[in-house]
Amino acid sequence: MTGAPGVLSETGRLRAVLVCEPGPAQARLTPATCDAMLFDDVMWLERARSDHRAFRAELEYRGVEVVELRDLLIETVAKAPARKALIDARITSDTVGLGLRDEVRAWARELPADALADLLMGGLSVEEVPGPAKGLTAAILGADGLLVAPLPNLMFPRDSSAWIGGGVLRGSMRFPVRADETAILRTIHDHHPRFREAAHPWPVPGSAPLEGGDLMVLTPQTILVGMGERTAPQAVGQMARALFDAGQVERVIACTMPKGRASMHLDTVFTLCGPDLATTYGDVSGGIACHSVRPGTAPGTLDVRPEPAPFAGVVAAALGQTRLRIVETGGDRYVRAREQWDDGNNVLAVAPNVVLAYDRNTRTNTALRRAGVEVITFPGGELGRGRGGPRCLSCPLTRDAAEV
Ligand SMILES: NC(=[NH2+])NCCC[C@H](N)C(=O)O
Repeated sequence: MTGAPGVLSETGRLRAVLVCEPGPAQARLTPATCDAMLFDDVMWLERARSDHRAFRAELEYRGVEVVELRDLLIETVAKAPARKALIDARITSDTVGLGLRDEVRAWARELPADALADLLMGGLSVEEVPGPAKGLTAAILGADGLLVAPLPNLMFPRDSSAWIGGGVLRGSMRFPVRADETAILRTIHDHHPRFREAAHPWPVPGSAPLEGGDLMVLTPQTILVGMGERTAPQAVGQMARALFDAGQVERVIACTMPKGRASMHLDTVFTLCGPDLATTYGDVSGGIACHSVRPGTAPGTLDVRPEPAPFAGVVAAALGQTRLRIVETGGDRYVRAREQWDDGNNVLAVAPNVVLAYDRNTRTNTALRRAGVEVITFPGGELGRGRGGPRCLSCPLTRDAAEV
């Protein structure tokens, strides 16, 4: 096992990463429910699972320790206090109904750890509840009605938690369908032996939205955060205060983005591949404006200043580079729009200038290769149906500082 978790950059050597293979949660997606679950289509689950294993194999081949979320959850719910916390959080009067709550909780407490993990991630339908008398909620929802909602976006663990240095930030999810992902991650951090001693949470007190796909650790001292559809400036201010108070970082670069699904997180239009190289979707990243947030002179205050330079220049300087080499989404404007939508600019660096990418983004991958990046591809046809690429499929736990 790799040592204590800690993330010091975006492109230094990746040592350990959290992933989440599609499973029971995605099996519940139907054409009627996928939109509400933030998926653009249903999934061919068997293929998605084997494609995810290809992703995992490439990571392992590169020497990265791959940690599966379901395994962590099984080991976590093996401990009684964690089991109770998660059962009480997900099986409530609001989910299964007042009539069933105590009975389902008692039943869940006795489940084997793997079955409980599948329930917590994959949800619970009326017919899965044992016993005949199920109360009003069950009668109205019908046999296949869902009492506990599945969490299909757990397969994008980038968003629900993010490591900054040796501490972890819990996502405050913009949409309620993703809120319970954070409860699961929080319980794992608090109870699993891998994290219990090592992980300290960065305390961001409020509930303003903040998602990991918007966060990038540029250097141990500077982080970059996008504010578009998902992350709000109110959350960024609170996060900056928490990180400054802890002496963790000196500067937060907060950048504005359009609020749209195609650019839901900063990492959908911009990812770093190496110390001075990024891939971007210029149609959006060209309009990004930055503010720098630093500790103010009076205690507890923030010093906020607009950055006059364009986005790429601000990021380059923060990285200690004279300029950032940019690889734009490849192809003509039609291809570019499609490859950006299919997460062509959402790659995962496993080492400086070595990235994992979806195979389908052929033009962008070729452009990256021409710029000297080693691009390792795996199939994205099924995995991408929830609008997330390799960076979203992963939450780095341990990553070295970048070489400048
Ligand atoms: N870091 C990312 N870009 N994550 C993508 C998350 C996709 C997910 N279906 C959502 O809409 O929330």
